[in-house]
This record gives sequence, structure tokens and C-alpha cells, in this order.
Amino acid sequence: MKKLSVLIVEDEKNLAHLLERVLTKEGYELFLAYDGHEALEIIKVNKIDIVLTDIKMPKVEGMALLKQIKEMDMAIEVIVMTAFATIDTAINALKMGARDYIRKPFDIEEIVDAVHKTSLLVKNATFNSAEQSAFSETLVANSPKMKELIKMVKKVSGSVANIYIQGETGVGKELIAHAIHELSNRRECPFIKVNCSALPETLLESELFGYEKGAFTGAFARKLGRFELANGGTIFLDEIGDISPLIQLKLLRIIQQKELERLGGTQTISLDVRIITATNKNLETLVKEGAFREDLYYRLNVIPLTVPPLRERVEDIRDLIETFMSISSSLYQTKPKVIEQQALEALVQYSWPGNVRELENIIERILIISEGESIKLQDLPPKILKKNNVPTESLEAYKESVEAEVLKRTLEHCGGNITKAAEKLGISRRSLHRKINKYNLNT
Ligand SMILES: Nc1ncnc2c1ncn2[C@@H]1O[C@H](COP(=O)(O)OP(=O)(O)OP(=O)(O)O)[C@@H](O)[C@H]1O
Repeated sequence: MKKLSVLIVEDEKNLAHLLERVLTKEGYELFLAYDGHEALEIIKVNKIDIVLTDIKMPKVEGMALLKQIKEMDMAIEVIVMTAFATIDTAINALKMGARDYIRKPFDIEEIVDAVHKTSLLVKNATFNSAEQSAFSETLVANSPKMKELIKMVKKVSGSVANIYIQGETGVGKELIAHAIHELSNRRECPFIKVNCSALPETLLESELFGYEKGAFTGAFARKLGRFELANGGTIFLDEIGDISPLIQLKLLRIIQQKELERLGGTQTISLDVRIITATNKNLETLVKEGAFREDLYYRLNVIPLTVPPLRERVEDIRDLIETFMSISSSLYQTKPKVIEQQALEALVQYSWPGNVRELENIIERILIISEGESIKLQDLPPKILKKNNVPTESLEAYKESVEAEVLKRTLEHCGGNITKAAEKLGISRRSLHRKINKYNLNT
């Protein structure tokens, strides 16, 4: 973590240098000013976290300095030092926003303690605002339905209860699960995601619960399971509706006993993991059909959350476009485009079966292939234009134009290196060669 910076404002040079030496040793980055003017100049051009200032000083007096610092940046914490400490000056300083005051003469330890205490506050504030902005910058939630959901997310993030997130494919279930973790007091521990539908039963079992060396043929070394890795934090089990009866039973045991044993192991490991599950299937129906254990369903579904489909929150579309435009344009190093009203209206009318992920993909493609500075109706894919009666090229021609453009950009990005480009595109070198010939990209 970056060192916190402390500015000492003190006209007694010997004292200023003594404080500088001691606080540097304590791990702070130090700045020195011998009067208030100098202090303000330093604050203007440097990122200062804590100011330690004398009250009686030439030029700008300590109280006036405190006022100006707070006007410049409320987040800077100020500790005042004074030889004339009456209760009144102390109270005034605190009223004006000082964090602490210290009476002169003081022990050096007193100053170090006060700076340490204040630095904890600074670190917490920085951390919280970083989390907060990470949360709000990436997660668009302006529609009434999303605002309601976010309200719930904030409410439940503080509890330890298991959460079950429902919602169609691509609505943002994982993003919400992550937000819950980031807003909880588990944020400093891991957030571990497992896609339960991606692995066959035995692999999923060892992935989740881990195994000891020799537990089965091929278990050459101990492997820690995802539950163990998530200890203290959150595990996000995506596509939970797809887990087999055996895994359902093991999961139920873990939730009940709050401990696990690795496969082939005898040691019991205590677990403190919050479980967030998600699925775009209807888990209740699976329970009714006997495919999912009812007792497990109730354990997982302590707090149910539903992420609404995009068609029910079209108010978010404009901001989502802006978010994806800015992500993609920095990825492809191109200028972001603005959306024209007609095009926005067409997007609002579309049904969005693939939800936010589908919008994300469309914006990425438009940024790559469309030429103008803005997104026009004609730039939208045929499936969206169909409803708007806009004549357009055939689907095949459209697909090919996208493919050619993606290949061209990737090749450029990889400096013409076929192996790298093929790897990036997830296709074989042979197939890339064929496409290069097809689209005449050699020249
Ligand atoms: N509200 C939102 N604001 C910004 N981006 C979003 C929002 N919702 C979803 N996204 C983005 O859309 C994409 C799909 O979201 P995510 O993977 O969270 O959906 P999901 O519901 O978990 O999907 P699946 O059903 O396939 O598991 C991600 O890239 C995510 O960052």
C-alpha cells in the first residue's frame, strides 16, 4: 500500500526536523513547511493525507490555515499543536474540522500516537471510497427496479445469511454477487467463483472440497478445494441447479456442520464461508420435480434476490451503453461513440433475450465495425432493426463483415503474428490462414 503523507507546518525549525525524522522512521512520507503560505503551496501540488500544524505561526496563522485546508480538501486530516492550548482554542480547532489537538510541550510518542490514530481513519476512508466507487462506477442501476435491488443488496451484504440470486441469463447475477461481497465485512478475504455446470461431478467434487495426496489415482499432491480457499470470504456457486445429488448432499452437510474434510483426508477443517448461489433455472420447479433437495434449497435460499431482465429496466440502457463504450474504447484504443436518439429508441424496443451481456457484445461490435462518430440506426444488428423496418444487409454478410474486422484488428494488435492472433481469437492457425485468404487480409 502507498505510504501516507504527512505535512508538518512548524516555524521552530529544530522541532520540525525532529518530527520529520521520527515520522519518516515510522513509515510516512514527509513534507515540511515553516509557515502557512508554504503549507498551502505544498498542499496545492501534492497529495497530503495528514497535516500536523502549529497554531501560532507567522504569515498565515494556524486556525486560518486549518480553515483553508478544509476548504481545499475536506479529506485532509489536521492535527493542531499548540503551546497556548486553552480549552477554547482546542474546541474551536475541533469545531473547524481538526481531527485532534496536542498541547506543547509534548512527548514525541504522543505525536506519533496521534498520527497513527489519524492514519487509520485515512486508510479506512480511502478503502471505503475506493470500494464504493468500484461498486457504483461499474454497476449501472438507475432504473426503479435496479435501485430497489441495490437497496436490498446493501441491506443484506452486512448479514452472514446465504443468498440465492435468480435471474435470466446475462442479467448481472455475478456482478451482484460480487457487489454483495465487496460491501460486506468479508471484502478483504477471497471471493471465489465456481461455475457448477462447467464440470462433471467428480471434477466438481474435488474442485469444491479438495483432496489429499493419494486420495485417488492421479492425486499426486494435496489440492485445496474452493471452499477452503474462500474461507473467511464468499463462495459464489453459479448454475447451482446443475449439481448432482451427491454434491447436493455434501453441500448440505457443509452448511449444517460448517466444516469439511478433503477427499481421502481425516483432518476436519472449520469453515466460515458465505455462500451465494445463482441460477437462471427455476430452482423451485427443480425441487418439485425431485431434481433438487428441498432441505438444501431452503438452506441456500435464506435471502432470495431477483435481478430483473433488461427489458424491464430500459431506463438503464443509455448508461450501460456509455459504460460498455468506455470499456471497449479503452480496450481497442478507439474513440467512444455517442448513440443517436433513433438508435437508442430501437434498442429500448428490443426484447433482449441475452440481457445485459447481449447489449455489451453489441456495443463492442459496433465500436469495432461502424465508421462514424456516433451510433446510427443502421449500425445496429439486423435482429434489432427487424422490428424497426429498416432495410439492411443479409445476416451472413453482416456476420462476415464483423468477422473480417475482428480478424484485421487482432492481427494488427498482434503485429501480424499468426500464432498469437490465432490464440487470442481462440481458433487454430490453419483456420486463421483460411480466413485471412477469404477476406484478403494478407495485403
Ligand atoms: N448493471 C450492470 N451494470 C454494468 N454492467 C453489467 C450490469 N449487469 C451486467 N453487466 C455486465 O454484463 C455481463 C453479464 O453479467 P453477469 O456475468 O454478471 O451475468 P449473469 O447473470 O451472472 O450471467 P449468467 O446467467 O450467464 O451466469 C458482464 O460483463 C457484466 O459486467
